[in-house]
Amino acid sequence: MKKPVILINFKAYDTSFGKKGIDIAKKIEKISLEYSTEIIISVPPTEIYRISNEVSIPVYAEHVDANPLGAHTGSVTPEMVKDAGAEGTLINHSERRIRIDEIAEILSRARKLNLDTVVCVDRNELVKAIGTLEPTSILIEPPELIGSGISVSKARPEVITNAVEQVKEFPKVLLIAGAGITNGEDVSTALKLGAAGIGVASAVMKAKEPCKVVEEFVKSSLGN
Ligand SMILES: O=C[C@H](O)COP(=O)(O)O
Repeated sequence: MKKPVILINFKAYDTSFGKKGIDIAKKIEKISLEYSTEIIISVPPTEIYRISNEVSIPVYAEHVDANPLGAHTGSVTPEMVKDAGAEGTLINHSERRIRIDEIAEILSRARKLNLDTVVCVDRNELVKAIGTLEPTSILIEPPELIGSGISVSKARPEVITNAVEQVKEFPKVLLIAGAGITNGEDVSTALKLGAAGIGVASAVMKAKEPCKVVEEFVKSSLGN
């Protein structure tokens, strides 16, 4: 995972899977190559194999289950997403909360598999508890701003600065900020506040021209 982190979470929009999912992934890859910058996409479990075979940018899972391998119908485990082509995974997204013991279990298995990990937290009080588990990164997102079009950078800058301060205790862990990121200014403000990057979904997945949005984010992340 390279700084500045741009993580585009596909979620489960009608553009997130099938032909539309591949189209967006390819557009994002093109921008990544054009600007020589890493852009990570997290995609639905059904799309990991297909999209990771179609693009060269890092593909992450949006969620994994902590169950061991065995009789657990419907489970998607860290081992499965790694085998399907994922380079990392989101864990504990606000839309897919899990218990702290499950987070610890997944992190331990992801480490063995060499899978990057992005543990999501919804408030500053959780940053240290997750930091001690040493994920690759922590993504802080005030839930009320998710999908709102009002960015964490503008509406709750103190959430970012506080998390950045706390994460200093864990020098290997990157702090990413997300929720409501809509334009280049939201990205550059998050970086100025000390975040290592941003996480975004709706501004890209619901855009008429996702390319324009992603390009604006990339330019701002590179200080252009
Ligand atoms: O994972 C991404 C976040 O939940 C942000 O979503 P959003 O950009 O739609 O607010």
